[in-house]
Amino acid sequence: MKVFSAEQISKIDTFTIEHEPIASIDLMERASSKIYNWIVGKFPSPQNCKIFIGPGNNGGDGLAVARMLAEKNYSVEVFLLKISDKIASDAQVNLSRIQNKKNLDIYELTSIDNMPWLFPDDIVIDAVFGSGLSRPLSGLALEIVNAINASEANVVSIDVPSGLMCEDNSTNNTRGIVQADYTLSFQFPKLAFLFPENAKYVGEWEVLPIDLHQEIIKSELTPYKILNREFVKSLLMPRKKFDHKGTYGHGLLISGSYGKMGAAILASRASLRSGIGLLTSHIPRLGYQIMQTAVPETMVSIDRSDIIFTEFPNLDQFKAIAIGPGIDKKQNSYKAMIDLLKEVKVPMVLDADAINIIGEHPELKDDLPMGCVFTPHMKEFERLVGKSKDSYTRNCMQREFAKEHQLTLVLKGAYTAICCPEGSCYFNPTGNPGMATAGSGDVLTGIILSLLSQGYSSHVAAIIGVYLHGLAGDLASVDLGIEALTASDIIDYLPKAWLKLKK
Ligand SMILES: NC(=O)C1=CN([C@@H]2O[C@H](COP(=O)(O)OP(=O)(O)OC[C@H]3O[C@@H](n4cnc5c(N)ncnc54)[C@H](O)[C@@H]3O)[C@@H](O)[C@H]2O)[C@@H](O)CC1
Ligand SMILES: Nc1ncnc2c1ncn2[C@@H]1O[C@H](COP(=O)(O)OP(=O)(O)O)[C@@H](O)[C@H]1O
Ligand SMILES: [K+]
Repeated sequence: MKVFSAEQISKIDTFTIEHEPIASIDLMERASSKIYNWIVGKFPSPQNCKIFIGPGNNGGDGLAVARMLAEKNYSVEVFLLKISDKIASDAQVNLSRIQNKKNLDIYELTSIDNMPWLFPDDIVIDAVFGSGLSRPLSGLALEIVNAINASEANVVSIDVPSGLMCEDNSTNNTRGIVQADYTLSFQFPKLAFLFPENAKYVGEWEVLPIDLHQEIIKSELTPYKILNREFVKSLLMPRKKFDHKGTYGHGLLISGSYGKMGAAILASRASLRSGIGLLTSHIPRLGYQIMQTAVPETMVSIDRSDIIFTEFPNLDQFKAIAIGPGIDKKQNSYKAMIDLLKEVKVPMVLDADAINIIGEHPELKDDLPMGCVFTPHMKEFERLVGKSKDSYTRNCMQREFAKEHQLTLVLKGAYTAICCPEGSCYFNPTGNPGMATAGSGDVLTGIILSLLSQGYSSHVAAIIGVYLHGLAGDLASVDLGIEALTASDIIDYLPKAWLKLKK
């Protein structure tokens, strides 16, 4: 699913109005009926609805929803915010349509002193501002938003929580944004919904399709997309009857150190559960027996060091390499990394301490082989790329870094973002907070190594790997819940995740 900017959404709306064609007031009616249907589905017995209306088309939607709810015997109070002399023309039409309606009262809000009391079982519908917001809230709008946020009512925001910019909130006034319980976004999610600091404004969000014109949705370009199963499935390469293990590549996994052999085991097992032909796990000497016992399917390459990574085997035979899980970042490991980066000529995954080593020695960024995939979590990202004060800025830095160094940069978390060398950015919808547990990142490294070894290109391996990893976590959480979920469970559910992905 594409994610468009507010400006593009307005362009898509205009195109739809001209080319469907449909009158803008009828498009507003179509959109509003989607909101209405959602509300009566969620709150089926008629309740008190307090609807706050701004001067633009978002307010127009709120007025149309008010009419529909009143006709369904909900008790509706409409509050018109007097913050502008102008009111959008379709909003004006909808205002005239609710005059003298049964179950519906209209009030003008000229000062916070007229603010109604909001009760916990009220449904507050926030139709103050939508995608047309052009500056942070101030004055009466700000005061009303603060009063809504101070209440315990159920808050439903139409399209966008009022006060939230659709993309960049780096200079917004964070105290002037509605904290919705539910946000009902027309046709597309907004980029801002995918960033962690906005979760408290957006609440649970849903996309309501309003049949905007497919022609422009297809042709309009955007760097931002949200992954879905159909798209990820379309990237899969079929397996053929006479394929053999050589077909699916030989990968090298450099991982583990004294006290962190678990990382090596998890990444190895995940790799083998993701279709790799052959796997060699390079580990410090003391891990030999552990690895041979825990993962009989892998071949083992032993470092001269008992406890850390200091060397690597001949690289000629490997189709892809992963380095990082549990390796630590001692001086000798750093030296071995320098040599490795010089010698590698195949795609490579860099995770955990491999990223931290590069973060501490930025000159290594200039020595990276083609086709690297970096998989940092937030802290590792900061060490590699730098700090940022908000997620939008961080996402811009991530896209820029991927382009500048021609690599795939995966920033892990809820809605993991995958930035590709040519500038695109994919957000992953699978995964759950149960995966916030030790070792789940090691599992992802193993999966991506496996896909690279099978011949998937770097960004495709990252996309499939991230989606599959989250899907396995989701399937595991259905059976096991989220608290008890471990990284090993994610591996155990990879078979079911593969089946579900390919269904
Ligand atoms: N265009 C379409 O096809 C559809 C759009 N719809 C609605 O239209 C909305 C966008 O409508 P608009 O573009 O009219 O935008 P808004 O309704 O978000 O409001 C924009 C108005 O508020 C003013 N404004 C912006 N920021 C302000 C601030 N901080 N303080 C005071 N005034 C401010 C603007 O000058 C403008 O008059 C969407 O969010 C959606 O709810 C729906 O009707 C569905 C269909
Ligand atoms: N709340 C969440 N929602 C979705 N995925 C999550 C969530 N928390 C963690 N994850 C996923 O779990 C993995 C955690 O990786 P990481 O932080 O590197 O763990 P570790 O270092 O313990 O292996 C990432 O793939 C991340 O996307
Ligand atoms: K709104």
